[in-house]
Amino acid sequence: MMFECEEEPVDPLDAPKATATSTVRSSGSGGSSAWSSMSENPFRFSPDHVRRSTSLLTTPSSEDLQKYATRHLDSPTAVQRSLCLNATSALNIEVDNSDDEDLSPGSQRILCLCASQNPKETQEQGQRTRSIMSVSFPYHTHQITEDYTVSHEIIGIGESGKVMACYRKSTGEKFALKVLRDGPKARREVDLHWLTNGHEHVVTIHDIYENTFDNVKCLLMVVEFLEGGDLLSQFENQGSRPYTEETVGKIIRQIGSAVQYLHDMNIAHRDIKLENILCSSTGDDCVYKLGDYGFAKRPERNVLMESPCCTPFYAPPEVLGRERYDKSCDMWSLGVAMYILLCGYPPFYSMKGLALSPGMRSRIAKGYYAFPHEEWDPVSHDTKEDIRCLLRTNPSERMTIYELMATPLVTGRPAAPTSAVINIPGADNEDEEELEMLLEEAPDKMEELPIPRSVRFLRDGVKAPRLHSIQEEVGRALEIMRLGNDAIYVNNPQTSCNNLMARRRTAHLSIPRVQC
Ligand SMILES: Nc1ncnc2c1ncn2[C@@H]1O[C@H](COP(=O)(O)OP(=O)(O)OP(=O)(O)O)[C@@H](O)[C@H]1O
Repeated sequence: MMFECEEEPVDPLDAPKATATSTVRSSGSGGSSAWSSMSENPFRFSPDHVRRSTSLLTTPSSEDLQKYATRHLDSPTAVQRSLCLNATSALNIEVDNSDDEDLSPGSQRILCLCASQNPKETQEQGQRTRSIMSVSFPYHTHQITEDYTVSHEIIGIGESGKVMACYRKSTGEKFALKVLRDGPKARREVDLHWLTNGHEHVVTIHDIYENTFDNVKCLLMVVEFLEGGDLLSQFENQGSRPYTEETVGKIIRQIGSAVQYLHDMNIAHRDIKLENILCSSTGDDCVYKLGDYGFAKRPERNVLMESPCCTPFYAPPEVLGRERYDKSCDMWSLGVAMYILLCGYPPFYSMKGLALSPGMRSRIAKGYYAFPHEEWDPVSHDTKEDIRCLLRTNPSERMTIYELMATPLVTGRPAAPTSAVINIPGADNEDEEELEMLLEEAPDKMEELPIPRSVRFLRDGVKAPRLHSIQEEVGRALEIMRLGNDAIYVNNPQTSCNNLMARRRTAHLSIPRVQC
């Protein structure tokens, strides 16, 4: 069965269009502030309130939505529901999403969708019928302030800027607003996120606006607001105390189901980390959702992804090693997230507290980490084995999402705790500095070298609040690692100042000393 359509971007959800340069003035009431002028840069705010109240989004009937989805095939959720799932009970979707793609609003609606007639085939994991679909979110082109009051309140800060609170005017409901500079990368983030929109453990996108501020084209992404914030903050707020296996199982069950959904669509998230797992609340009833598709990618068919991304704490060896990699990098990151939640510190770290040191890189490459007694003795053998399988350095040997979802941890079947531990030879060696230098100079010798005091270092050094401040370093390191997406900045070795350079200068006097 194949459908093809090419339609003009008509959106029944759209309110009547406003002029792109309309100015919004202060209302002087209420608690939140908003953009004062629609031609302003969204990264800047006026203390004024939005007064203007124009036509708001009308809630379409489910019939309208169904018709819309059938006609425009813009919403994969609706598409799946209305076109495919009823007919075949399964559908595999791929987004044609190369960076060079012409993603201008008028050119987004070409779609080719193939659905299997054979439900059995679709039940086999990883054996799904190939389907191809180019999908784009139905962007609104009118001003966001017609529909939402944008607040000063900052919900979170990420790599791509601030995430702010906004309120739907018709209902007063709170949402999170993420502002992205328009471009292929932002379009890809929105489109891939939109493809998985509707999954219960994916942060829901409600609206996207294409607005221009100070001649800068932006995409404004209105997503559901999750009151519990991100999982890293939640974990740190309770003192980075290890979670029980039951809690970690619940988190992985929920986030794993989202990852499985992505992987079924041949999408890799590529930035799974605790900051990108959002929590509906801080209580026991918390629902966990996957957000931030800033690095998500769908590789060309049968082509593995090559652009290094991920946060160093969570980065698998093939990413650091610039080898080709695929969705299995998400599995590594899940393994790292599980490890942190179960003990309170990451499996790979720089002994100097850097984002990514050569020593850390070596340990990642070798898969060299430990399960120290104090935190890991209460953890079951099965769960430690799961982590070992997730942190396998060879991506082809790494546990898949389907295997992870079938583990006792995720399914909830109890397993007995054991005290199995990876033995670290020389763990009492105090001369950490010397060993770190040796590792940096001769990473291939790492297996022969003891990892000293690592357990104590982690207990003393990387726990909250340092975990968060190290993440800032990590953010800077990411700039270098994201070769596939943005410009690369290389520091001038003659003028660059950091501890490693300083040491290297001491070791190799040919490099001139610089006062750091
Ligand atoms: N929907 C939301 N509800 C509540 N908090 C949110 C929401 N979206 C984002 N945040 C908060 O904002 C932070 C940054 O958001 P997000 O990860 O989307 O931004 P980013 O710029 O893509 O960041 P990065 O690439 O560094 O992960 C999150 O870690 C979280 O604390």
